[in-house]
Amino acid sequence: MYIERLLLKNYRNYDDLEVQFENKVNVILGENAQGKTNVMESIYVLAMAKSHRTSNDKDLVRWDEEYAKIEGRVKKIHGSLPLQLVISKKGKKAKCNHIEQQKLSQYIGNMNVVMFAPEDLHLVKGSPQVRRRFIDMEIGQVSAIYLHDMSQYQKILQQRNHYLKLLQTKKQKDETMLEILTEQFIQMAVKIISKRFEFLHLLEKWAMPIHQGISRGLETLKIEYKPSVDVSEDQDLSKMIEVFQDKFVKIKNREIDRGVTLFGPHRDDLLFFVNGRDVQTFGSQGQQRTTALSVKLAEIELIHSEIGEYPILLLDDVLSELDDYRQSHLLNTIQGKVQTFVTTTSVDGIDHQTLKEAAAYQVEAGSMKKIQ
Ligand SMILES: Nc1ncnc2c1ncn2[C@@H]1O[C@H](COP(=O)(O)OP(=O)(O)OP(=O)(O)O)[C@@H](O)[C@H]1O
Repeated sequence: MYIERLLLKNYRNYDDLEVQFENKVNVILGENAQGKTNVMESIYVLAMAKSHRTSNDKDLVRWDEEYAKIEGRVKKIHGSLPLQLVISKKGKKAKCNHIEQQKLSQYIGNMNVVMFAPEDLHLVKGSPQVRRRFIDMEIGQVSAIYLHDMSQYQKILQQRNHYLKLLQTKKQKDETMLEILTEQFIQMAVKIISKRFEFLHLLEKWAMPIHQGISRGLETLKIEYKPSVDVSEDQDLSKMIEVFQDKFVKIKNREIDRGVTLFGPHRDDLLFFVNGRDVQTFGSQGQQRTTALSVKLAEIELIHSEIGEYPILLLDDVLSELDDYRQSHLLNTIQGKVQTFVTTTSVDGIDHQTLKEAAAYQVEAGSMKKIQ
C-alpha cells in the first residue's frame, strides 16, 4: 500500500498543506525544526490514531487553533481508501471511506505503517513500558480483536485497582466484588498474553534471518516474552487461567495492602538475546541498534505476511545514525517494494541508488515543496 495524497490542516506547524507522494522512496529534506518529523508523525497518526512521540493529543493541534485535521488517500491492492482524522478538545473523530467510525479500534489497521525513529533505540534499552507499548501498537495494527481486548483489559484493571484501593483504605470490607473482578481480569489477561506469545514468535521468525544478514552472519537474535506470572507458551488457556488463579489467591493480602494489581500483562516485558546474551544488559550500542533495526524490518515482513500488502515505512532521522553497511542493508531491503519516507537534513554522504532515484521534498517553516 502507499499514501498518494496527504492534507494537513492546523497540524503542528502546518497551517494548510497538500502534497502528493510517490510509490517509492520520498526524501524529506530540511533544516532543523522546520517540520520534517511533523509530516512523518502526521502519517503515523493517520494510521494509528496516536502519535509515536506524545501521548497528549492536544500537542498535535497547531497552537491557538481549535482542531487539527489529517486527510490521506491510501492506495491499496483493492483500490483507493480515503482516511480522515480530526483531533480536538472533544477527542478524535475518524472517517474511513467518508464514513465515521464509531470506534478507533475499527479504524486502526486500514493503513499500516512501520516507523523507525531515534526513540526506537529505546525499544531495547528503555523501560518495559516502551516494549509493552511497542507490542500493543504492532499487534493492534493487524488485529482489531486485540485492540478491543486491550481496551477491555484496561477498564477491568482500573476497576480492580479502584476496588483494591477501597479495601486497602477499609472503605469497603466485602471482598466478593474483588473475586468477580479478578475472574474477569484473568480471562482477559490470558487472551492478551497468548496473543503476545503468538505475535513475538512470528516476529522472531522474521527478525532472525534479518539480524543475521545485518550482522554478517555473526549474530543470532532471539526474542522472548517475559510474563510477570509464571505462564508459558505451551500451556493452553485453561492451564494459564489456573496458574493465574493460584497466583492471585496467594497474593491477595499483598495486593490489598498495596491497593494495586501487582501482576498481569500490564507488568510483563520482552527480552532480546544476541548469541544467548540479553542485549539490554550486555549488548553494545551497535548491537542494540542492529536489534532495533532488525525488529523494525521484521515488522514490515510480518505485516506483509498477515495482510498481504507491505506497510508504509517511515524512517525519521535514522539513516544518518546507521553506518554505511546497515544503511545499504536497509535500503536494499526496501528497494522497489515498500513506500518509504526518509527525513534528513542532507543527503550528502548517503550514496545509494535508491536515494538517487527518490522523489525529494524541501521543508521550510511549515511548508513543503517537491524538488525532484
Ligand atoms: N502544536 C504546534 N503548533 C505549532 N508549531 C509546533 C507545534 N508543535 C511543534 N511545533 C513546531 O514544529 C517545529 C518542529 O518541527 P519538527 O519536529 O518536524 O522538526 P524537524 O524538521 O524534524 O527538525 P529536526 O531536524 O531538528 O528533527 C518547531 O519549530 C516547533 O516549534
